[in-house]
Order: sequence, then structure tokens, then C-alpha cells
Amino acid sequence: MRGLPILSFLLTVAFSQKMFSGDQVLRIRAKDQKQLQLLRNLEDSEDLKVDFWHAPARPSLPVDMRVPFSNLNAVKNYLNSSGISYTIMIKDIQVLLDEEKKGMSSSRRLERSTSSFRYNAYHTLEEIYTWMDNLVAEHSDLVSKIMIGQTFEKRPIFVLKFSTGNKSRPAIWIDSGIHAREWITQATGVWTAMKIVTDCGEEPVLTNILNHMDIFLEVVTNPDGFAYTHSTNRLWRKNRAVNSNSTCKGVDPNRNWDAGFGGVGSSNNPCSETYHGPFPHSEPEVASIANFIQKHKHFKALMSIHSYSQMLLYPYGYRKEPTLDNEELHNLACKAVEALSQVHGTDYIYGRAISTIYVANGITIDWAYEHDIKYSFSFELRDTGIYGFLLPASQIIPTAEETWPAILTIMKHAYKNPY
Ligand SMILES: CC(C)C[C@H](C(=O)O)[C@H](C)S
Ligand SMILES: [Zn+2]
Repeated sequence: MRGLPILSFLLTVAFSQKMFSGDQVLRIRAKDQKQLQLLRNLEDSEDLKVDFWHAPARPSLPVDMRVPFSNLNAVKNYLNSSGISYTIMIKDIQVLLDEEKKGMSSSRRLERSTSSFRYNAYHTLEEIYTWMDNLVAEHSDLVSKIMIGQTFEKRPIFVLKFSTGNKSRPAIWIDSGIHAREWITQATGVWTAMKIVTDCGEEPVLTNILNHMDIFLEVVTNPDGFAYTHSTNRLWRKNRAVNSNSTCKGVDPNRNWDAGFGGVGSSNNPCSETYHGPFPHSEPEVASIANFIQKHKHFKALMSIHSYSQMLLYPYGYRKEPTLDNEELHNLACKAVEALSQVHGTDYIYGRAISTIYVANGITIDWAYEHDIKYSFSFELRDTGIYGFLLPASQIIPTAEETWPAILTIMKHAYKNPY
């Protein structure tokens, strides 16, 4: 009878999961603004169902887009006839998804302790929430779990609090997984939580920070979307809100913040991956964080972790003017990226979001900066466009290991430069 649970799991997955057989990710290097606009036009065509993994921004940045197998010829003809050259970044998405699923099914069980949890594998929401409870139980002197709200589908939204004190102190916010499909980020959040409990009291820099500041870490910042990537569509980005005037579901939680809301750099089309929602903080996944941070009043640094591109970004995304703290943020990003590259030689670029990746409004770090959190950064983890969102699990630990010194650099700076 042992095989039955695995078999039933595989059968349910086989029958409910969206398949991406033959879908390809094309990498395009647009030569000029005209070609970029031709690419943007593709996003608006509902029948081609092109999914931008890396949106059109500037000629110097590649555009990565997933094209359903059934539309490959039409899209490739469109590119060829427009004189737009492309390479095939992923030849068949389903092949990578099948490999990813194989790696997960062997680790699919609810562990009773954090020591038997496999940090080098991807996990479901249930497995991560169970791990979270084990972490709190095993380290209750340092870690507690706070429910800051409920998602659209009424799942609890949990934040881990790391504190050695008992009154409200200056604090640091870290979130991962606000975009559901960016699985390397939730996995990095799990590893980072373990690193904090392991190093606290042992490693002097972190120990010193935790003697004066609290750290709040939201590992799964989009629980509904994340559950959906496991149950139905691995490449889902948004939350799972029902949009009143559309059959398309989901709002992009990283366009829903009250910072330049609704301008250029997000979409008012509910079917778009960057749909900003009906109004700022309309989404519970965003409002819960905003309310928590505003009630706390003492956050000094915020890091929102995304993938992919290997970038460290700071405000603004929605305005081209630099912030008043641009020089300090730029120098801090430089130090953080240097610390990151020391670990495995991974190269990052860094700078203001609008000029480093693309214009984006309603984003977390702009709202944070405009709400007195000076040290606000968005990480874009590995890679730069070989696997994209389908980064193999073998890269989870190396990615988390290299990200940690960058996170620590930013936390240390916030601690040493109180404001
Ligand atoms: C700070 C922004 C521009 C991050 C970006 C996005 O939300 O589109 C990620 C690459 S998904
Ligand atoms: Zn993202």
C-alpha cells in the first residue's frame, strides 16, 4: 500500500497541472526602440499568449519571452519579418519542469525537524509552513511566527520575527516570493532563516545587529500564487484575486503599492502579468505588509527578493529622478554586490530600478523608501537567462550562500548608520 500515496499524488498532479510541452523561451536582443515597441505589441495580443519573463526595456537588455508551442511559428515569423533576431533560451519548458518535479517528489514529506528538511530542494507551501513551525519550536528564544493577515483565498500570511529583545526596536524587513514563480526566492528565504538562527550568538556582525535590531522575514509573500504554482501553473506570477471586470485572475503584488501607482510601468489590463489592481493596496498580500510596517514605525531597511537577472536595485522604479540618498544607496549596493561575488564569483549589476532593469510603478521598494525606510533594495537572484524561473534545485544553496553576505552588508550598514 506504500506506493499508493505517491501514485495518487502523481495522478492528481498529472491531471491538474498545466503542461508546457514544446513551449519555448526566446531571448531577443532588440536593436532599437522601434523593435522594443514591436515586442511590446506582442504582449497585448491575447491569442498569441506570449509571457514576458524579462520585459522589453532597453536595447542593451535582453528580452526573454515564453511562447506556447502552438504559436511558435506565428511569433517566429513575426520576429523574422520585423528583422528582430532571437535565440532559443529554453527549447522545451516541459522537459525542465519534469526534471524539477522528479527532484521534488523524492523529498515530498512533512519533516518533524528543521535538521531533516532538505534545503537543496524546492518545497510546497505546506512543507514550508511545517518547517516554519519546527524552526519556531526549536529556537523559541530567538524566533516567533506572526500572522499579519490573510490572502485573497483566506490563507494565513506568516512572518518570522527574529529578536533578542522584548520591546519594539529598529527593524529590518526581508520578503521573498512576492512573485509566485520565482521559486529560488522562497527557497533562499528558508535557507536565510536557518542562517540567522545558526549564526546568532556565533557570528559577531549578525549577533551585534540582533542585539540592537529585530529582523522580520516573510518567506512566502504570495501564498495563494505559490500554492497555485504547485497545483496548477508553475509559471504563475501574480496573486489569485478575482478581477471584477475580467475572466483573467490575479493582480501583480509588485505593482499594487501606493508609490507611483497606475502609471507607466504597470498595466490596467487584468490579463497582464503586471496588472496593478483596482487601487493601491487593494490586495491583502500587500495591505498586510504595509499596515504591519506602518504600525511598527521603526523599520530602517527593507529587502524584497525576486528572480531572475542577478541585479541589486534601489529606488526609484517609477521616477527617473534619483533619490536624495542616491549616492549612499549606490555605494552600499556596490559593497553588497562585492560581498556577494566573493562567495561563488557570481556577477551582479546594480543601480536604480528604472535605469538598471525597467520602469515599474507600484513596487515595494519605492513605497518603502517613501515611507522612511531609506535602505530599500530589491534583489534579482540567479540566473541571467539560462534557466530563468526554472533554476535547478542544485543552485538553491549556492544562491542562498552568496546572497547572505549581501543581505548582511545592508543590515550592518543600517545598524551602523541610524537615522
Ligand atoms: C523592482 C522590480 C522592477 C522587480 C521586477 C518586477 O517586479 O517586474 C522583478 C524582476 S520580477
Ligand atoms: Zn519578481
